[in-house]
Amino acid sequence: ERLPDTILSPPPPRFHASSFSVDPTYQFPKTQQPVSRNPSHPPINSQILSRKSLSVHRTVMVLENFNSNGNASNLSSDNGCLDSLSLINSEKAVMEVIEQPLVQGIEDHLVEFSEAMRTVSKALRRAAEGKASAQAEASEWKRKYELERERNMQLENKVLGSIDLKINPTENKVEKSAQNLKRMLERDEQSQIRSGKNGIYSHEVLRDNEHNSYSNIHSKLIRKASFKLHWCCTGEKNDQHKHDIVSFEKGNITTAERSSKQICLKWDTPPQTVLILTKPNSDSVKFLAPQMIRWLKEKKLNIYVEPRVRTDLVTESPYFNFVQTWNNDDGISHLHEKVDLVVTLGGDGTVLWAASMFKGPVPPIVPFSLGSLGFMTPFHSDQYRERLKSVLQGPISITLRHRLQCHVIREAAKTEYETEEPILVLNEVTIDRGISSFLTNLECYCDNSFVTCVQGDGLILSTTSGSTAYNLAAGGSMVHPQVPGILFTPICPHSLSFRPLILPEYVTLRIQVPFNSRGHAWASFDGKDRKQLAPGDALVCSMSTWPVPTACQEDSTNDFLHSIHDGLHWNLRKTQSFDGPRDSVV
Ligand SMILES: NC(=O)c1ccc[n+]([C@@H]2O[C@H](COP(=O)([O-])OP(=O)(O)OC[C@H]3O[C@@H](n4cnc5c(N)ncnc54)[C@H](O)[C@@H]3O)[C@@H](O)[C@H]2O)c1
Ligand SMILES: Nc1ncnc2c1ncn2[C@@H]1O[C@H](COP(=O)(O)OP(=O)(O)OP(=O)(O)O)[C@@H](O)[C@H]1O
Repeated sequence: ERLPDTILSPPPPRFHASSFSVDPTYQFPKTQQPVSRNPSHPPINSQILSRKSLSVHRTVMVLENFNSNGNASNLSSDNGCLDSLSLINSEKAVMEVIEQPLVQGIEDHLVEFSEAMRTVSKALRRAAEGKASAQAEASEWKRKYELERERNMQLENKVLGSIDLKINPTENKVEKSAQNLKRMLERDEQSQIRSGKNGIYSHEVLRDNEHNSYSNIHSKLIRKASFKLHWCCTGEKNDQHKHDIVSFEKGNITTAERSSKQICLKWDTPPQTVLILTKPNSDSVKFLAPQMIRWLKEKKLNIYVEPRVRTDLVTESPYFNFVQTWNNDDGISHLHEKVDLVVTLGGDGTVLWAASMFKGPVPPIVPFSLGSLGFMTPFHSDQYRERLKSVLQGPISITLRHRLQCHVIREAAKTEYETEEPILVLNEVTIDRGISSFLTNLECYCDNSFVTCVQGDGLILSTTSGSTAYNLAAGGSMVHPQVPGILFTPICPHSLSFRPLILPEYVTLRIQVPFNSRGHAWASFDGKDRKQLAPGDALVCSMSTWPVPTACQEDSTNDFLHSIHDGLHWNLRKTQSFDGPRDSVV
């Protein structure tokens, strides 16, 4: 809106702040009425400035006339009455002008310049504040890393302690270590009772859960089958690879050393208890499960199934009353103490389901294929009798599938490990944009080093077992499941050069949603349990000490190669015919 010329080029001011008074009844002539404010046009800076200068100039004119004529009547307007509000505003504006000597009577662009300077100084101040807060944040994360490392070291020391116990040569030392272990277990048990949690701890002699109504009949002392794992070293002359890597005497499987060598399981005492886990709503599974249970019962084995499956079985026939189950989560958390072997009937999803039931040590899993793909399910269900017989007899080749341990760390949490339980994944943890339409922005750190910023649909942190799952679809490499490592694979990165990485198994990764992220991110674990990550939240991920041992049909390598050939038709191409041009023989 254009201002009248008189206002745009006012005469220079000729007054002193102390030498005027104003008539509150004065009103501007119509031609000098304030520019009307249109509510549909919100004021912008220049409008504000114009209005401010208009008010100043108007005051200047009023005062000038007032000074030269000595009264206000000469100034009186066409309409003859004064607008007191305008005058009060004008007076305010004059005071502002006086308080800001820099803009007094100066052109509009100087006013704008001073505004710009103010903006610059504000931006500088904000940058300095941002730097200080980033430094504070970095030191906070360092503290969190140290916590995580300390925790991992404590776990490892515990494992090494129990292995020491096995290999200690002198009897005295064995006795001493046994006492230490006993004390450790008692301490563990007491602390679990105190904290009201049912954690994972090992027992040599196990008792059936007395609170379980179905197992009350069987509540007698039973010894869990003991076995040893060895390196398979066909053709090796020297014994350096032959040492036991883990003993089952203490009840748990833990990896003291991780290796890509083939591992072999040999039973010391025959397995007695089998847990059968089945894919829901599958007719083929419903048909096979009762047959398998009857066969295992004939072999005098105890059988556990999920509560839903037991109900179905007993409804079908009261014969299945001997089948045991559990009533609550507490029952699930004690399963590893009773079960010698887990049989899965389904696809890869059922193996993932079985692994997710064990938050600590996992008994060996025998996966039967009743799905469509079956990367981790090498056993054919139609040969279940022969396969189970050879597994129950042993020895069998197994693949120790490493898992990732994931912690969600909330920005708001003070002591993060107390707030959210760690989640173990066999395939992968995915951090993606979920339902948000914004580009995911994720800051990635490996131990203390910044790795990169993922801008795209998300990121997959995968195990080598999971390398043939979502990781493969996102362009990551396929890796033999016995290779220890963490795969770092972006999902649809908006960059031309973001190649996937494979990191060593000992690193701790932290994926952080930055404070300036436009949207939230979502973490999902083996394709389940989605958790929202707000700006400031992070996911910390490292290799777990509790692997998932799965029985092989042949051995790790052959099973893996069969899977990629049969399941994915990897590198299938018609063979080039001999009929055509060829290198000439010299
Ligand atoms: N774009 C994708 O390829 C994609 C998307 C989402 C999830 N997934 C995968 O699905 C998994 C969950 O499996 P589910 O069966 O519960 O869900 P689901 O029933 O949706 O099956 C997903 C498919 O992935 C296959 N699969 C699972 N684990 C595998 C592995 N280790 N190697 C090769 N193939 C594997 C399954 O056989 C199945 O065909 C997730 O862990 C994730 O890896 C893949
Ligand atoms: N015992 C179970 N209880 C509840 N859900 C289960 C159980 N077993 C499997 N599931 C779920 O059922 C879904 C399908 O299972 P699974 O992948 O084994 O079968 P599938 O899809 O027929 O096999 P494939 O993936 O090889 O085609 C998965 O999401 C899995 O998590």
